[in-house]
Amino acid sequence: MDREFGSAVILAGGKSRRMGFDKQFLQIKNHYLLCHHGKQLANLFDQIIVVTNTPDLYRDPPFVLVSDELCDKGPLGGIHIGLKTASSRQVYFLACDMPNINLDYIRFMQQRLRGGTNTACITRFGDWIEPFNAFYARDLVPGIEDYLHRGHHSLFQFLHEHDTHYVSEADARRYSPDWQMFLNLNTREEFETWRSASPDTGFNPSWVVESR
Ligand SMILES: Nc1nc2c(ncn2[C@@H]2O[C@H](COP(=O)(O)OP(=O)(O)OP(=O)(O)O)[C@@H](O)[C@H]2O)c(=O)[nH]1
Ligand SMILES: [Mg+2]
Repeated sequence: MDREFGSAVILAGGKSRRMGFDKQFLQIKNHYLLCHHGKQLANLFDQIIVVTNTPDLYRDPPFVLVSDELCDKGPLGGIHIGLKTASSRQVYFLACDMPNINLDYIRFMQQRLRGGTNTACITRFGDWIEPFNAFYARDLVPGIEDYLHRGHHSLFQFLHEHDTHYVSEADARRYSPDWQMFLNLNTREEFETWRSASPDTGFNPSWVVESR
């Protein structure tokens, strides 16, 4: 187990209001996107954690399944339990609706963080940030608890107040000129557009999820 970088977390505990069906079960050509994620991330990580609030819908997955401890707080609630569960100090975070994993970019972020004191590595996007396809450190757990208990939810503000390493948009575009590694599918329309343009992820082992 790599104590600095061994753990990855997929956040799959949101409400999917815009999509209208549960995004953790996104499929392309009968293959679950989550299976594709698991297979890709296994190239770099020893421990893969899925934060879902419906663990009963999974049947013996090769993931660690956990649910929010601080509920209905949005992504920071999922990051909180993901960090508490992770074995490594720095933890890679992906959202369940992001189809394009870029392993070279993950390695690049690891290089930026290696041996340092930063508690997150986040990519800038214009004046904004990309909160997933990013790293967060376990050291942030007490800070997240304090922040959420004080009634705040903004990830942008939280990261601003901590020792975050920001990757410039220009540096990130060297790895993904069209920004596809940050694509996330929020609506049915985005999903259909992506599905019609995308190759089959081609992986659907028997352990996957119970159908509803
Ligand atoms: N564990 C957990 N994950 C969450 C929570 N809220 C959002 N997420 C995850 O954070 C990521 C980004 O969130 P969104 O794209 O807004 O997903 P969402 O909240 O399910 O979708 P909307 O309801 O349409 O906003 C997704 O992977 C979600 O599953 C939460 O309260 N708990
Ligand atoms: Mg949301």
